[in-house]
Amino acid sequence: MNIQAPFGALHSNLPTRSNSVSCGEIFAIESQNVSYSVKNEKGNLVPILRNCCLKIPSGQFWMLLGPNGCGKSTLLKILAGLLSPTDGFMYVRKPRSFVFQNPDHQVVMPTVEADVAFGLGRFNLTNDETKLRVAKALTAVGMYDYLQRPVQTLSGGQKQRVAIAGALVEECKVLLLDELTTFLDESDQFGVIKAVKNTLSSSEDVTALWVTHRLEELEYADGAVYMEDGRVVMHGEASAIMDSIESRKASYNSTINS
Ligand SMILES: Nc1ncnc2c1ncn2[C@@H]1O[C@H](COP(=O)(O)OP(=O)(O)OP(=O)(O)O)[C@@H](O)[C@H]1O
Repeated sequence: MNIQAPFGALHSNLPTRSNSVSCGEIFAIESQNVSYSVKNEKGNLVPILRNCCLKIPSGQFWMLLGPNGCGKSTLLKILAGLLSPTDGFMYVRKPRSFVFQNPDHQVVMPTVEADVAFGLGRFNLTNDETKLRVAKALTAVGMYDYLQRPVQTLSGGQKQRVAIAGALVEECKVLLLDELTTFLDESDQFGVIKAVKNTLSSSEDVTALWVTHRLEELEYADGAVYMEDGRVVMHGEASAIMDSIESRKASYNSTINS
């Protein structure tokens, strides 16, 4: 069983600041003792993340899960560069893209084609190059047939797939995906997961980290990170993490919404 918990052993294997960029050729995402605190109304520091360590191999699909409020989204935002850690070190291969839980925060243009092409404005591409990149990204998420569709006619899951295409079109190497399936029905839920899997198998060396509190999604992942109370308590092969969570399921089920 390939599972690492607690993290004493992992700490000693992590690269130092000076060599982690070269290790980043193998591990697309690493964090070493990342902590994050916020000030409460009395001005006291309240810890949200405590010494979080993880390593995610390049080209794999990993999930980050744990009970509500354990710090998953905060850790993902730190890896995305949207928040700065209070302490610790991290490396994330670039370019990286963050896809939000609510696609309406990300899908902004009137048609699918215009929306996916939106981020390409700054790349100085020809029309043909733009069309080619948009077609490739939409094909990867299974949405090419929707090229001319007005975005307001799409389902939640279809909008999520368009949002993922919007990230892919910029040829990102790391996709950070925050609870994309929370508001989706079952068929949209698995449609979006399959779109991410297909993206990874059809793109060269793209790594995805997917935040979820839905245990059943783990069967689609290569690996998983499990958090509790601001700490990474296990990480390793998805099947091993699944077995370990199953064995503590009673306490897990009592703390998550699903
Ligand atoms: N800016 C902030 N100020 C105060 N508390 C915060 C702040 N950001 C996050 N928190 C708290 O930190 C904890 C972790 O939040 P986070 O959203 O990362 O958890 P999560 O595991 O993603 O939860 P969920 O599964 O419910 O989305 C929560 O208790 C949250 O209320």
